Amino acid sequence: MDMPAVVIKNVSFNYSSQTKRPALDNVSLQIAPGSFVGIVGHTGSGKSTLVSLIDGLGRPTSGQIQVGDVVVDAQSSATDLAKLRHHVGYVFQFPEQQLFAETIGQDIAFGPTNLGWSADRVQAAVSDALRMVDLPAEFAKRSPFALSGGQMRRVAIAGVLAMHPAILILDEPTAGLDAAVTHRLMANIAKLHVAGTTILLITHQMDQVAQYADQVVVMNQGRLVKSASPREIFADPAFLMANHLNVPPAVAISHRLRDAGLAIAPAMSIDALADQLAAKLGGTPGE
Ligand SMILES: Nc1ncnc2c1ncn2[C@@H]1O[C@H](COP(=O)(O)OP(=O)(O)OP(=O)(O)O)[C@@H](O)[C@H]1O
Repeated sequence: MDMPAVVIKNVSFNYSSQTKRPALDNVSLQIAPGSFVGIVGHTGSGKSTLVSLIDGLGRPTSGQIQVGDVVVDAQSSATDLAKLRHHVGYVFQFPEQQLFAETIGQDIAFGPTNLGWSADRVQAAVSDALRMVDLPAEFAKRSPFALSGGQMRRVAIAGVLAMHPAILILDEPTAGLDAAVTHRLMANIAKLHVAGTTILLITHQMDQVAQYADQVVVMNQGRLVKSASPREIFADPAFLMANHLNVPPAVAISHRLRDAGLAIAPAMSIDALADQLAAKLGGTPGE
């Protein structure tokens, strides 16, 4: 199957209870299959609303959303909305709060079972998903409620991965996790990206954008103010300030190192980085 592109055309959205400005105001955006998109912006700028429409959780008030060959607009039926979800997996903020089953295996199996997959296929999907989030296979038989917060988060993410979405939406997946767990989780997300999954990552962590995204979507007050490469977004301090984006200088530099083909691990020492740089340039550090 061809991997689906996402095309958003002139989408506006009002929550029914909303009296002020719309949550989304004439947003247009294209996302190529296999992209890693960082979605950033101040609180309340419309990030979650945008991705929830891509997942078919509501209809745009006006405009249209296309994912692969599925198109939805204000008139679409519930069946059309559900079709979007065949392509999309959505990891909500704090997804561990939605774990419910007696065992981890049952929890992860819930989505694939609902898709009507055979028992064997579900079983294989559960094992694969546990592996993708670095959890041992024997965890399938355990209760999700005896785990650490970081492990529960990974079980919840595995429940979405088990459905093999072509497009994976993650809303602040590392919020509240410590540095080591954050690093491992982001590395696993990067692996999925390399394997061809389109990633839409909502984050306030600019270092994650710098390290992983190839397209950055900046939202402000319901409007999409820019969609461009990290290099282009980070190059304009006035733009960053106007859009409440806090990009420390080290982060702004780190994406340039990535562009230069240098692998940067969060706990890397300056010496190790200097060695990499020297090797790349063909010299010895300090010479
Ligand atoms: N269920 C709702 N009912 C009414 N208004 C809502 C609802 N959910 C969000 N809004 C409003 O829509 C706008 C966009 O909210 P949204 O949650 O999409 O922003 P966000 O960028 O994801 O914010 P955050 O970073 O805080 O998660 C805000 O003004 C918000 O108050």
